[in-house]
Amino acid sequence: MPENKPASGPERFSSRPGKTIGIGSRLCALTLEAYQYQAAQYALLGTISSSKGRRRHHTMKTDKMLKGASSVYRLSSAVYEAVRMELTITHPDDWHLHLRDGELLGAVAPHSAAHFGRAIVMPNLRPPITTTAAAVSYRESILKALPAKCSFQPLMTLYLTDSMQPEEIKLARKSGVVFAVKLYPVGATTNSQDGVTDLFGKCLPVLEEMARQSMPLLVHGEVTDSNVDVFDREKAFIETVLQPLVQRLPQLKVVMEHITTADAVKFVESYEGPVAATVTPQHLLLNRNSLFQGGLQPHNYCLPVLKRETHRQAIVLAVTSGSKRFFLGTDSAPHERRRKECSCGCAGIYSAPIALSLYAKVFEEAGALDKLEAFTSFNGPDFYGLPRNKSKITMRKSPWVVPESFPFSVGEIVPMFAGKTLQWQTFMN
Ligand SMILES: NC(=O)N[C@@H](CC(=O)O)C(=O)O
Repeated sequence: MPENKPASGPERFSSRPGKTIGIGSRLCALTLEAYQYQAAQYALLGTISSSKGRRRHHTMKTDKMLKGASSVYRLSSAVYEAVRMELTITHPDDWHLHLRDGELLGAVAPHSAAHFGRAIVMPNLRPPITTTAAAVSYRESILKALPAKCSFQPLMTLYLTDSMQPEEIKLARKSGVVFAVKLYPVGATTNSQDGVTDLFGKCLPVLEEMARQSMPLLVHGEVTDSNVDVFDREKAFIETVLQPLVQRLPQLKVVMEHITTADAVKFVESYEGPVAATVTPQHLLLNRNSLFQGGLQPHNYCLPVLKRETHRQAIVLAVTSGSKRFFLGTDSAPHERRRKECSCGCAGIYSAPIALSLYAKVFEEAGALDKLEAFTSFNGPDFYGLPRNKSKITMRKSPWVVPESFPFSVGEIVPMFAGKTLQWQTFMN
């Protein structure tokens, strides 16, 4: 490590345009042009060495470090901003993804594969994936839909039904390709007509086997009783299904998928057993006003439906707090445009190509970019008991415009934030 004295002006530094430096495995890598690079490098190294004696530099938070460096060495705001322009993080995974099948699969799989190392693939096809044999065959179709030399790994799931048998869980575990079972209450969402009607009765032996096999239950957490207001269905589900479930089977690993409320945050944070939650970009960035802004907005419609602002804020606070119980799950759910823009449009937001950019935006706005990597790349595999990815990606702050749509052979898919400008872009290392 060089002497940590900064030079007084840019003219003292040699020019190393575009150089990327990585400091510690968890810290940002920085790309800067010419003197900005060197100025920032000296400033950062200075800050690191000042804490070296206390052996704290590995855990220093990048943003704090930059602020410290900025004040000690009087970095100009331009340099400070430039330093913040690029981060290198462990390759993220998507712990909640809808890849569909047929033509749609071919259109969307490359988008997820371009950004994520692995993904938990939801089983709500028609017919649903209810057996290990079907999951194995679906996995093969997914692999065929990927670009050549792509290392993306689909992690398969089974669709829980009242008639599933515990033997299926043993087969699933043995297969090495099925990683979880998804609970859709019947009628809760897209293709949930074959879902569960009797969780504590007919499904109980399967749940007990899952607890024994350490196979996570992924939960679409909404009651389907039409007497319950659509905005209260998650809260009602926690009270009437989730709490009794975790009391009855405290060993069962449960992931509350795509949480939307402060109630879900509280449940996940306060329960001591193996409970976690995935969080989508839309529930971090949008509230229910987005459904009606300037007219009905079908491309902001998903289930569970967007909630009021106070809930969004509670979720942002939870994920940016550094809690290990929350991790990335896009719930990217493509539907062909005509199935969204019609008199009875489908629920589902397509976010795969922009999700990482959106998560970075959320963490940046919360001043918590140093917590982004755990959310995108550590908490998920740790909860599932899988190794973290070894490869890295780089996220660079450089404005880009989200395409208006992604055409494919039988139509087009409109992504979330179509036509909008986003700040962060992802690059594979
Ligand atoms: N999120 C959605 O609104 N839709 C998902 C199903 C789901 O996860 O609810 C879909 O498959 O379209």
